[in-house]
Amino acid sequence: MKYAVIKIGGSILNNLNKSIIEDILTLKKQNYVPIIVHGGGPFINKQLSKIGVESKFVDGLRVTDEEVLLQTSSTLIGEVNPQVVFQINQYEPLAIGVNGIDMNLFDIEPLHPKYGFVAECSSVNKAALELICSNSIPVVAPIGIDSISGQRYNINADSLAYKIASEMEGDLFLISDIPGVLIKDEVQANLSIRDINNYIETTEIYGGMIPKVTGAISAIKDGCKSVKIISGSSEHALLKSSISNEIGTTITS
Ligand SMILES: Nc1ncnc2c1ncn2[C@@H]1O[C@H](COP(=O)(O)OP(=O)(O)O)[C@@H](O)[C@H]1O
Ligand SMILES: CC(=O)N[C@@H](CCC(=O)OP(=O)(O)O)C(=O)O
Repeated sequence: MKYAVIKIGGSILNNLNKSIIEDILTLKKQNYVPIIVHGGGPFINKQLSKIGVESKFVDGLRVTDEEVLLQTSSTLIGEVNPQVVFQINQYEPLAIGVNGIDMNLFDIEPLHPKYGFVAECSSVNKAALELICSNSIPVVAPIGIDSISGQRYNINADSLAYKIASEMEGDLFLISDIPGVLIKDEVQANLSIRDINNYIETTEIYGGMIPKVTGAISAIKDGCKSVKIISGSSEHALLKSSISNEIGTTITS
């Protein structure tokens, strides 16, 4: 049995091909243990603009003051998470929505105060996650809590997925709105650490792709078995990429 951590980016949530949901359930039947992590950046941006708050990012992370935290937390836990759970449960009622607060699922480490209430996952409560996975599919929202102060924190969903995949020694699938990492309009089937550093320097990898590829490097160093970046709009991209390197981009050491 092997864990498959599947991160669904906010960029693709509204256009997610239904076959990806079927793939999650097929993987579960094929000896994979799926763990879903979702993002929701565009949903949070929309909610903030509705109340007249500008979205600010530093190093790809949302600057999160008290008001932004409240909106982020309620959008991710109250709106996006049930939407993902619902989509899976329409096929088979196995999905359960959770976040870092549930069963103390993961610990956090706050980042620099310049980001506000933004943290990284510092460790995963493996026993709790294994228990949930034994009879359901966890759908994890990227909100954590400081177990001593009770303060909530906003976490980048890619970084949370990396940490969970590393600690569970699983395969990581990042589902986004692009067919893979594109260089001069061509999907790169394989990328090494050296390639990544080179393409970031030449700015052929930029913006939201930077934390994905740099996170992949640390995840592989920390125990994650493989990282694949695939499209959420292609038919059965998840299942296909689990058996072949011909779909999307595979990041290797
Ligand atoms: N070389 C690249 N190949 C593909 N996408 C890239 C590349 N460099 C930057 N990007 C950007 O990264 C985006 C995906 O990151 P992001 O918007 O954070 O997605 P998600 O919400 O799925 O996590 C793409 O839509 C694209 O604009
Ligand atoms: C700290 C931080 O930036 N948190 C992210 C959490 C959601 C996320 O990561 O969503 P995507 O995967 O769709 O980008 C945010 O507030 O947008």
